Amino acid sequence: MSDFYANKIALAPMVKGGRTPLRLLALKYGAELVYTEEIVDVKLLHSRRVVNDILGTVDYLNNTEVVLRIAKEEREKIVLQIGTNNAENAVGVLKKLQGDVAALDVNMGCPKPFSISGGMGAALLSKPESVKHILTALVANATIPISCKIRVLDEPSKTAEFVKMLESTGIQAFGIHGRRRDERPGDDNRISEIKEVVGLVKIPVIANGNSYLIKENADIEKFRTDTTASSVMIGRKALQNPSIFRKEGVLTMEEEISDFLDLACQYDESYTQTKYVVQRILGGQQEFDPRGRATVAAVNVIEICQAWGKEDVYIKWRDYRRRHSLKRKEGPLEDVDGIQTGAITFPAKRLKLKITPKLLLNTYCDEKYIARPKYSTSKRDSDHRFEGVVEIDGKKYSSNVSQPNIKMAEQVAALVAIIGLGIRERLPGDWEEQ
Ligand SMILES: Cc1cc2nc3c(=O)[nH]c(=O)nc-3n(C[C@H](O)[C@H](O)[C@H](O)COP(=O)(O)O)c2cc1C
Repeated sequence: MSDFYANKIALAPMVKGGRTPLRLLALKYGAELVYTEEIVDVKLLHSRRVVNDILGTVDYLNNTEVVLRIAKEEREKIVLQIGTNNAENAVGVLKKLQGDVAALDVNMGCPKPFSISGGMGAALLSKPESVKHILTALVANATIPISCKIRVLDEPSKTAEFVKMLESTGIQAFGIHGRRRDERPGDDNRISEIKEVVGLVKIPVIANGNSYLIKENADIEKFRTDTTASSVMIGRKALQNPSIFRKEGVLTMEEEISDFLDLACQYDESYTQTKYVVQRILGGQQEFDPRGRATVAAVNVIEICQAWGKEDVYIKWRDYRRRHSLKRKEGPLEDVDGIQTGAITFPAKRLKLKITPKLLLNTYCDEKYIARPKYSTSKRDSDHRFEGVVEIDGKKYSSNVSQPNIKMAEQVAALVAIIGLGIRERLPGDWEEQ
């Protein structure tokens, strides 16, 4: 646990950027730790934890909004960054999430009005007592490493005092951005002040703030050497050029966007978040490249994918999700008096599709050299609706949802058989859409 933050290259926390697809992309390219975007404590406290077995993720949801989605592959590398000004809330988040993330970090560097007015982010730099209280409480309750991310203070002596206080709380490491609270990206990063801090503490320091000078992977190592920090974290450069983490060299914009879209589709990222990252990678090409213009004009993820020739990837994952969520809704079949039965419905518009369940079953039987299915239907006296049973290879299947006519009763029975035979994925993608 003590080496968790040592000697690492990290993706810095970035609101909108640091979500599942970009984190996974950064790891694929060589980042060793990935910070989430800052998430405010109460948002996580109000969220609902859901194990998403379709995507292979653990999700924290507020209604349908995905507050945080953690993929299996990042489980050991993900640092949850929270915005907080309150020890009780921070510990509440820790207790709720520490089984799902690798480490927890407190944002003490954000200068945005939203953070400052809420007493969070960089506002904490002028409240050392409050910081001490929050971090001590976190460390006391943690089974995972705790860290925080700060900026240099207005005088090096104040920074020195502050980081010694940080170390005394028992945290494992801290990140430090070499710009003061009122300085902006155009101002120089104070490398010498970061270096001074490194000499003052024993815990790993994660240097930050040099994206404007990082043009290739070797510049990351130079930043580490210049600051003498154990680790470094990269923000803006990794958003514009995620492959900056690749030791073998950066990739082209097309390759990065293509790799990003693969992950955005796989992890069902929302339209706004997907577009945001693609636009950051595009940078100045948004207006000049026709695919950039198409991305800007896109109104949903499929249109963004179309712009980059990735429509097939979008459709593949969309159909995968549909199939599996339908499967889950349908549940397992039950044996009722020797008939495999499920609560399966069958919207009439599916009859218009080229491949119906009956057709697929016939093909299946022909391939297996078994007799084609036998259907029997009966009309219920109570409501004049129909129930169908299909027999294949000595086994019977039926739905316990009645149908308005014989045709539909047969089709729905065939669908139950398809589910029972485990050949559901042979129904075409457009079938699931209906
Ligand atoms: C779009 C964007 C969002 C950011 N969001 C966060 C955040 O959620 N938490 C945080 O501590 N810093 C945030 N930052 C600051 C970065 O983590 C980093 O400290 C800053 O960009 C300087 O590092 P760089 O030069 O490598 O970009 C954000 C920066 C950008 C550009």
